[in-house]
Amino acid sequence: MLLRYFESLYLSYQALFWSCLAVGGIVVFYVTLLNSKKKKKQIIEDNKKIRELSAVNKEKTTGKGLRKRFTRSTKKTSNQTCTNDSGEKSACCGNGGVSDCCKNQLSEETSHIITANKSTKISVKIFYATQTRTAKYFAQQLYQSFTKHSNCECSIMDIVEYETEDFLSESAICIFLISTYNVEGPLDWFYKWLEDTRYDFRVDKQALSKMKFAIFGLGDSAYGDQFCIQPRNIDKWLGQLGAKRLYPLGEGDKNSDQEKNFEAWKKSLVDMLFDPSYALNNVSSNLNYDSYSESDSDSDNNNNSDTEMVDVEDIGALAPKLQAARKSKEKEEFVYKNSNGRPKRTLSEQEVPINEPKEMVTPMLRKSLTKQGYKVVGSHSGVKICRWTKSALRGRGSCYKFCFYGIQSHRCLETTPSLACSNKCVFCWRHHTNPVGKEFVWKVDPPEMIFSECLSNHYKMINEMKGIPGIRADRFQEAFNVRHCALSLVGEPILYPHINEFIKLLHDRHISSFMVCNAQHPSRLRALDKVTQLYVSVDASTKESLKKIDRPLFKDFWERFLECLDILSQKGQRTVYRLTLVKDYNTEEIANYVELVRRGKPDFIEVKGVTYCGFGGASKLTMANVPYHNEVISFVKHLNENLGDTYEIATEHSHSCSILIANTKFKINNKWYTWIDYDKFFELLEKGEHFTSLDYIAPTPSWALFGSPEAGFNPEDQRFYRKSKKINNSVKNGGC
Ligand SMILES: Cc1cc2nc3c(=O)[nH]c(=O)nc-3n(C[C@H](O)[C@H](O)[C@H](O)COP(=O)(O)O)c2cc1C
Ligand code: SF4
Repeated sequence: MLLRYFESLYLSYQALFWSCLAVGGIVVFYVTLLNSKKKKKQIIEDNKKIRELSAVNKEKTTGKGLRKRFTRSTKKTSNQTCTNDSGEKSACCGNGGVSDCCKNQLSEETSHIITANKSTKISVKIFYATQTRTAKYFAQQLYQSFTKHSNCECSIMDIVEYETEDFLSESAICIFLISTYNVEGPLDWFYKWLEDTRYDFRVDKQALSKMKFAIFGLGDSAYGDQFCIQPRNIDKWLGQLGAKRLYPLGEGDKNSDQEKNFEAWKKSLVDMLFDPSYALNNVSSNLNYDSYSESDSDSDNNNNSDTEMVDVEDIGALAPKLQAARKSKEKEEFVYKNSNGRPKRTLSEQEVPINEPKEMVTPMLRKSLTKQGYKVVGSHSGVKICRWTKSALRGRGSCYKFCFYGIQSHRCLETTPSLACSNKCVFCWRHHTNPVGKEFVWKVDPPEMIFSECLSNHYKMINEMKGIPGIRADRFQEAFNVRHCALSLVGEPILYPHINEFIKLLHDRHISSFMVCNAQHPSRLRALDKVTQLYVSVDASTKESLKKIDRPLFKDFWERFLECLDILSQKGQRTVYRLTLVKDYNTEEIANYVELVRRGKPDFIEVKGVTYCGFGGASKLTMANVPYHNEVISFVKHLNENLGDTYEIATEHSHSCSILIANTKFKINNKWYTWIDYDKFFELLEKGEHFTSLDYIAPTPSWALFGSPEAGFNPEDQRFYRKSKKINNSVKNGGC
């Protein structure tokens, strides 16, 4: 009985246990089912929201017509791929994110936005490639913007410090700030590696598929079709190697407001990463697509139809389309304006394009030039006090122009009416911060304004020197009566459209004009009126070395150069060749120099060792390229021997490593007349009759002659040696 009782108890417990287990199983099953449905619904809703957001923003950004082109039904087209659970890619199931295959794809696509919002860490690496440090400065600005967001892990590095191979496994967001150089530079290694990788058939075309990237290129539109060529190619090749373009290529033009371009790009990028709703709003208005070629963008591998929907994070792929759309929109508007001269619709005032030329000096450039001690005058001119002005005011010696031609340094105004130049000489002491341009395409300031502003700025700077110990009172007073103007400060003065009027303003006030030009503008040289002394820079004697040294903008630079020399020979005025010697660059090929001298027939040949001015930036020169004075002497002797009897070494200013070879017509009765009678020059000019360089000469003092014990140092002044510097070290501080 008792046994039966326990047996039935055991059976009922067992029944209870199994029924509980069954109920539990059913409950767990239903809960799981419900959850998965909820999850699926959530994903569909996420997807829907994003699509709605895209559609709204697209409407704002692209307008009705464009929206029509970009919006499609939620169904994906069959030529897209989906990723299944095991990570394999297959043709899309076409369920628009509802099926598992699309779900995987969708969560992968939207993960970026969702993580940003959920404050999960975003890893960003900023790479920069720079020579004159602008890209580095921009990289630092970007870094600061990123690190304001606590969910952003950001690092910044020079691209040369990164192993190129590591890009193959790079999964962080990579932002590249890349400056463009048509000469050797820090980008070369990466650029070559990327190009090789892109075109190596053995490399998987998705080799960089882990990477997400965005590029901002720095360049100068003065380089024409080479503008931002390297960033553009990098943008293209990264895309072609499977890297995902997170944001369209931005471009900053040194010739325009580069910093403003960058700020706009940076803001949009940061907003997009941390606030996706901003992305499409900003994309078309802030970016410079003008130069982006859609055909280049085969990287996108995106055969989406016109009706395709684009997700927010697919903005990179959208860029070429937006650009093409914008271009066609612009074209459309152009047609509106021009069809038979009768506009189809009236353009509002804001819509009419303003073709006013821009200002040459951008705010950033102004800042940089001001930092270097230039006073920027108006929108394209500059003035600076030369170190020899200060030295002369203190009675410590004048510049070589005093020794050679009698120019008083403390009464000399160093200025330029065009800060822009058409070269980028390796030795340019302007550190390549000045703008470049083949022609003067900027807003033009009137010559009267430039003249008066330059003069008043010059006097202001002189006045600031009154407290410097050792300033001589007599010279300080004289300094407020400028007698000479050296148009050689920076840039290419001959580019200024009113250069002749400017020179007239100088001459009217009996201020002599020393004009230096870079031999790249023959038509401007031909049209130039008489100046007191006209210089042409002869920086090399062969086409190859001229290209290497001057890095000219013009493709026909050699023909231009030769034409300028020919014009010089016909000018009928006092002329000078200026040779700047750079060791290992232009100190050979004497026979070619002789040929150039025969061609231009200059009155004088100034030979000067390159000045050490802390090269750097875009220059590869070092102190090893600065010749010693004895090396300059041996070059000059060698050149002089080959020039024959027409020329002789006349004067020397060893303090600035400069020597003057003169045509022997200036040696009268065995006495040199390299100095200028300035009063006579103005007298002849005012008479309006023809005169030559021999009509306003003055005798050269004995201390200036080549081989004299003073070696060109005015005995009235007192030589000052810096502590711990020997006399022959003065080469390091050579003047202008
Ligand atoms: C020697 C030299 C060559 C240059 N070549 C180009 C060029 O081919 N294309 C271009 O768009 N910009 C060119 N630039 C302009 C620079 O890319 C531009 O000034 C840029 O802002 C420099 O950036 P960084 O300061 O970071 O070096 C060149 C500049 C120099 C000094
Ligand atoms: S020509 Fe003169 S201003 Fe122009 S790059 Fe050369 S050194 Fe500089």
